[in-house]
Amino acid sequence: MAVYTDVSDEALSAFLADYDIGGLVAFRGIAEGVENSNFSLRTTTGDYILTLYEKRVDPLELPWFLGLMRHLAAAGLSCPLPVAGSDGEPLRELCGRPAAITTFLPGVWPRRIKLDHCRPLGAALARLHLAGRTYAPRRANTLGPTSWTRLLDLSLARPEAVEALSPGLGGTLRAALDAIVPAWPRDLPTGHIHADLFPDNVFFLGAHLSGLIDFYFACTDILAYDIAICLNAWCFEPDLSFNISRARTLLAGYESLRPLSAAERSALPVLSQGAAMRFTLTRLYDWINTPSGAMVTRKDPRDYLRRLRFHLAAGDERAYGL
Ligand SMILES: Nc1ncnc2c1ncn2[C@@H]1O[C@H](COP(=O)(O)OP(=O)(O)O)[C@@H](O)[C@H]1O
Ligand SMILES: N[C@@H](CCOP(=O)(O)O)C(=O)O
Repeated sequence: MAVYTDVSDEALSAFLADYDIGGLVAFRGIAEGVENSNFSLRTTTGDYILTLYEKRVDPLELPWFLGLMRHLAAAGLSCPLPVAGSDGEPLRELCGRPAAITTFLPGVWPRRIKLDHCRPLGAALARLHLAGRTYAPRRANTLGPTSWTRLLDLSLARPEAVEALSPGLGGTLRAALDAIVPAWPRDLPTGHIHADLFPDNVFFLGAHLSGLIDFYFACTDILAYDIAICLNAWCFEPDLSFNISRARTLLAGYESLRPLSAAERSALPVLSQGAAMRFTLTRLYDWINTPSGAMVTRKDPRDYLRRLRFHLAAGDERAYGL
């Protein structure tokens, strides 16, 4: 569950007075999510999401994220649109946290991934990359390859906790990092990427993809790295075997709008290794450092370690159905 900050009715009513979105009708915390506190909000003018920014988000970067969402929504991508207060400012403060209201997107995220989800997913990712081209401000990826060694070191400051989770895990990750980081591609096309397009951030209404949410890891990085993140998040079965049909379909959806270069295709194994590494490391850090009793469900780093092993063994792009 991710509600880190309690918001009283009084505080919320005072907060809403700075908006022109009507009076409060209903308000409740949303159990899902990891990073921020989210609340669903109904006013006399409609449904909204209230987010209080908590963990990894640097408040100074919030205008970049909110600006990107506004830009993408204006370009026709279905994503939350930040709602400005009466002074024109979407970023405000509530209960001592930076806070923003965005529009509510209809739909549900797929609890069971089907092949039918993968083509619209790939197409939506390409649409995001294309629409992002005209958003000029850039944001470096703070969770990119240059951060991984430090992230691993932070977890290994408690070697017994890492070892208890999975014997030999520290050494395995260190060896994989030593292989992945020097091989990281340098000349692939870059742009704004979502960087966390997991199933819980993609909404569907039936087979129709109704929207993308949670842009708070978005950054300017290798476009194909975003595909690699999706290959990790969408193309493994619950038993962690790789579903190549999903990968092929996802890639076909993407390439229907933005064909990949030969260099991007051949970089898919290392980019997928890096994506698996990134999520193993953040999950490992959270696993070790989330206090027991915290109102958040920790995610198991070992799921991404298994994915990492698959990608390390992938010879070339044919492993992904290309
Ligand atoms: N714009 C939105 N429209 C509808 N539901 C949303 C929206 N934004 C967030 N949610 C709901 O809140 C949940 C958590 O949001 P998310 O952005 O993933 O949180 P976090 O950043 O904490 O991981 C989502 O799974 C969804 O149920
Ligand atoms: N997708 C990440 C965790 C980030 O959580 P989100 O709710 O913001 O997507 C993971 O699965 O490790």
